[in-house]
Amino acid sequence: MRFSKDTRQRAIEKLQDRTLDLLIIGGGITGAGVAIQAAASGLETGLIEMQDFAEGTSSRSTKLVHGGIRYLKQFDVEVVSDTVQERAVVQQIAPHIPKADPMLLPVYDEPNATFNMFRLKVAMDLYDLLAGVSNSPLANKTLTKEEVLEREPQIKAEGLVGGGQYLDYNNNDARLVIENIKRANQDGALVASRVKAESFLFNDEGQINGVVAKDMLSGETFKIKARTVINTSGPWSDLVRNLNKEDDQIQQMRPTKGVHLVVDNSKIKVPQPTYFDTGLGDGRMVFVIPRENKTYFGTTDTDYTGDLAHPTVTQEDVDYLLGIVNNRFPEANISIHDVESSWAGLRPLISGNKASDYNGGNNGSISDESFEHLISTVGSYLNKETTREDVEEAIGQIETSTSEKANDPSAVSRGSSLDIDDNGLITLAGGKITDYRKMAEGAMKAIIEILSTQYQKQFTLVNSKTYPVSGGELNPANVDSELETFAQLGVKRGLDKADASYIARVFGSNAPRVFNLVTTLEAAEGLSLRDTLVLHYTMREEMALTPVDYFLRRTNHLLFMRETLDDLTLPITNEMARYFEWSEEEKQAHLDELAAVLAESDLKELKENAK
Ligand SMILES: Cc1cc2nc3c(=O)[nH]c(=O)nc-3n(C[C@H](O)[C@H](O)[C@H](O)COP(=O)(O)OP(=O)(O)OC[C@H]3O[C@@H](n4cnc5c(N)ncnc54)[C@H](O)[C@@H]3O)c2cc1C
Ligand SMILES: O=P(O)(O)OC[C@H](O)CO
Repeated sequence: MRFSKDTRQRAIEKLQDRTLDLLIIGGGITGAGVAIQAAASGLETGLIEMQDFAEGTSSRSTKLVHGGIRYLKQFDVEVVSDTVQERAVVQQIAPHIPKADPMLLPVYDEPNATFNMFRLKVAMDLYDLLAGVSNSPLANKTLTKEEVLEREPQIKAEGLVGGGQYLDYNNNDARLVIENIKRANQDGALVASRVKAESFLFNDEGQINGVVAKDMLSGETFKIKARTVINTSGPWSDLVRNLNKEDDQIQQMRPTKGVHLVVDNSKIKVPQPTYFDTGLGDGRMVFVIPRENKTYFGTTDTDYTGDLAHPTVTQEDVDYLLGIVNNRFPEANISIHDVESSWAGLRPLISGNKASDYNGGNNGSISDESFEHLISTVGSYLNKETTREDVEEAIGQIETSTSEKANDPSAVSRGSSLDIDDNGLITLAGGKITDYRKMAEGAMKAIIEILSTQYQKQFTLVNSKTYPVSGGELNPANVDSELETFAQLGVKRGLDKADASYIARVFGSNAPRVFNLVTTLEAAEGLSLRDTLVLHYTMREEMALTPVDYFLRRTNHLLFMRETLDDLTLPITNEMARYFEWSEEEKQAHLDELAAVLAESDLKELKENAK
């Protein structure tokens, strides 16, 4: 199914000549999850994304589909219940993406440890119970100190008391986004990247009925009319809600930055994803995860007030993570110069624990100033000097102070929120990638209700638990052998086995479409046949428009195969320039953008300062 620069242009034209049932602002996992359900349910749907799909948080995660076992410590049972049950659902609808990859959690006897062995066993049993895997081969188990060291001989033995293993899944976050979006496009959604919602349109009753959008490539602005509009802009959610607001600005979001670093697995080798306390008594835990022949680890969790589109890795982030990992793997001695790639992302947290799916861990004490303010306000009210609203506002401040002061970033809810503003704008924010489908389902029920009551348009919501994403037309119980069959098809088309298997693993049931390109394409100059076919598939059917789109989001090349990348930057850019008919200036601009992204991922500036 074509999903390219041309379809983008046609989508922009069509978005202007009709009134949609639903316009989605934001093409990360949240927007993608709404788009697939809306289009599959028959709504006339549009989605606009101001950058590339998944260029926000949804390509910058820890790349897990997981329940978040550490949230149990904050009694965030509802979030864990949602996410741990959704793991299996996501694996069912996107079988070629999340892979079961049991997590090893070493336990150390140290102050403020998240878990001791007893608490870990309780947490893992609850985790499995919520996921329904208690009586299966995937059920959790505890390990002795010796068993942990046998698996991970490099890990620090001092203070280690044992560990646990429980089911979680690895993930390709950006691919999960694009496969949802491709399926929505296949089902008729009008989708365009690099289109930004700049302001809202309103009807006579002051209700939002569309947006003024800007094509970020041409600079042109145009109107999109829609009966309902949903804001799925993640960390940008407040900015979008406030687009036309002069005052009473909404401040719901509390973005926190999380950083990951990647080293070659010759530096640290773990047999499976590993998750442990930082050892700093700061309530944080850090993942160390094998991917390709690399090991990546993270994350930090710090309040962020910078440019939402451009969170960067700082020396402080590097020092924090290297200190933790070098402490846990004493022989590793990793320095910044060992870091091959990195990424920084922003959690779209909901401040004040206002997330709807549970009341996040909040054990804060009331601040003195809030307490004094409340008492004096009540006193004035009793003397008829102030109103009830003043008292309610003082109480509201108490909740904020309790939740904000007490909750450091890692204690803030990872739950989601669904809000409908007075002007009719729907906002779906927060949550995790793992529960994107469930989040979208909740929003879609509200949207279908609005279309029914306000527009007398009836829709039946698709069963998204069984509706596969693009590339997901596979038997979830038999994925490996089905992918093997696809790989054989690639070999018949002239690819070597390794390349054919790579294409099958990445593109799932779309692999035959990639292989079929061999009938019209041969290896481009400086590229293998595999890279040529993959590149053309991403340009023709995944709306890859730039080399960064290709290297960072359609493939993970930049992050996990960095050492082979430098030889490919020019051939890939040349082939894109030929296909898109770029001028020399356009080509140079794309090369410059790629060089800047690489320098940032390589931590070039920090390394130079560290010499
Ligand atoms: C460090 C880190 C690790 C994480 N690890 C995991 C994990 O392993 N597993 C997990 O389940 N979750 C994880 N999460 C959480 C998860 O990544 C996020 O909850 C999720 O990606 C948020 O997706 P989103 O679509 O809401 O936001 P985003 O992915 O940020 O998408 C919002 C999109 O809206 C676009 N946009 C903004 N304004 C406009 C506008 N005006 N017009 C058009 N488009 C606009 C942006 O460009 C952006 O692409 C992690 C988060 C972080 C930061
Ligand atoms: O939000 P945290 O602190 O659990 O960090 C995100 C994890 O790295 C993966 O979900």
